[in-house]
Amino acid sequence: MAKISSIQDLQEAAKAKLSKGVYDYYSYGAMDMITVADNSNAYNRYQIRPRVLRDVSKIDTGVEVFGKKYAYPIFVAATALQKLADVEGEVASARATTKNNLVYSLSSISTSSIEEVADGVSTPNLWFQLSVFKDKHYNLSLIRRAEKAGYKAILVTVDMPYSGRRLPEFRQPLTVPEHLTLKNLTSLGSKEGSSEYNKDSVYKRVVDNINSAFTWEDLKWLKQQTKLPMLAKGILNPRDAELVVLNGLDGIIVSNHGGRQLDGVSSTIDALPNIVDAVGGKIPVFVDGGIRRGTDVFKALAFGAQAVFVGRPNLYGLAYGGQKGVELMLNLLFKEFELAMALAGCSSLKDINRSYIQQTPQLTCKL
Ligand SMILES: Cc1cc2nc3c(=O)[nH]c(=O)nc-3n(C[C@H](O)[C@H](O)[C@H](O)COP(=O)(O)O)c2cc1C
Ligand SMILES: CCCCC(=O)C(=O)O
Repeated sequence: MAKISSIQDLQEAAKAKLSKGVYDYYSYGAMDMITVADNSNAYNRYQIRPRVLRDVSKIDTGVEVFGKKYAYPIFVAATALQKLADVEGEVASARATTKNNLVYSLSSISTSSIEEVADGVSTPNLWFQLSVFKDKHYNLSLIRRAEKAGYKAILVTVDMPYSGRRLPEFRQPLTVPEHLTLKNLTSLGSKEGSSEYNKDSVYKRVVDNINSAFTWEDLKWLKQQTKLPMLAKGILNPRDAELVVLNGLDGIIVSNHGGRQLDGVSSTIDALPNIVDAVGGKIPVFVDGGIRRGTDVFKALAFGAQAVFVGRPNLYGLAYGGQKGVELMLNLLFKEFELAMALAGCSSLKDINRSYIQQTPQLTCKL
């Protein structure tokens, strides 16, 4: 294959390496995958309006989040089961990400434990993604483990009261190979005195234990149990964004779970501006879903995102080349984003605002 020059190339290279079952698990979304496609396509409905003749000889991509400075506003989203892509799995992804001074989010449903990932990195820029299970003591124990291991924030996933219908999994339930375990969840749902479970049903056990009765009241309670910043991941409606603020949380991730939950919801870049307006600067707003190019990052920031998260690109980089593959993925995005900033006439993130973008106009003039 020719030199990997884009996230698209990386996806193709990963597809060639992974088994069909794993590739489908990573790349698929719910039902007809209208939202998966729209997450990316929607970026093309916005155009950048560059400014010229500005000094762009130096580009500062640094961003501050919860009082800490990061190198780029490009973070890594929580994705499950990373050892299906690489023997080192989450540890390799976390090393690549934190080495570049970015945030790595660890999934609850990971094949490396909270502690292994923390021990495996030298800069602990780690956030922990909490899937909310029925047993609230179990949820609290996961938070306590993350606190103890030095994680810096908790992301509570709020868009998954049930798993969305992904057709490959619906036809053939995902099986996790014998040698892999869900390291954080070994005793989830097990009867007292027994931590044994059937390997074939690892994933089903997660799905069966998700708390579909979780409400705003419960989220408020959870927030009060930790001093770490807590963010709600999976907000699409501005009314919910207001409730996140009202309930005292510290941040929002505008997300549709990469189009894997409800198909036919709004793309995240389309949802972002109204949410930013509803929040009115009280807490930071982040976005994920379909971000594959530096210009996508630029557009998300122009709409008011503090930083973006990428999910599948991490998995594709990991499948292609382990830690080095994730570094390659990040470097592609860094360079594309820097160039987008420079060519748009912005030398630091504070220059980027809505005046730099417009909706692609419907042509009304005579040609
Ligand atoms: C294979 C896969 C597994 C995922 N696992 C989780 C998870 O365990 N918890 C979670 O909150 N989100 C999970 N997500 C959603 C991501 O955090 C993120 O919202 C999404 O991938 C962003 O879209 P993108 O992949 O287009 O960048 C997963 C996504 C994928 C593709
Ligand atoms: C039960 C699903 C857990 C992982 C996940 O969030 C995803 O695959 O999207």
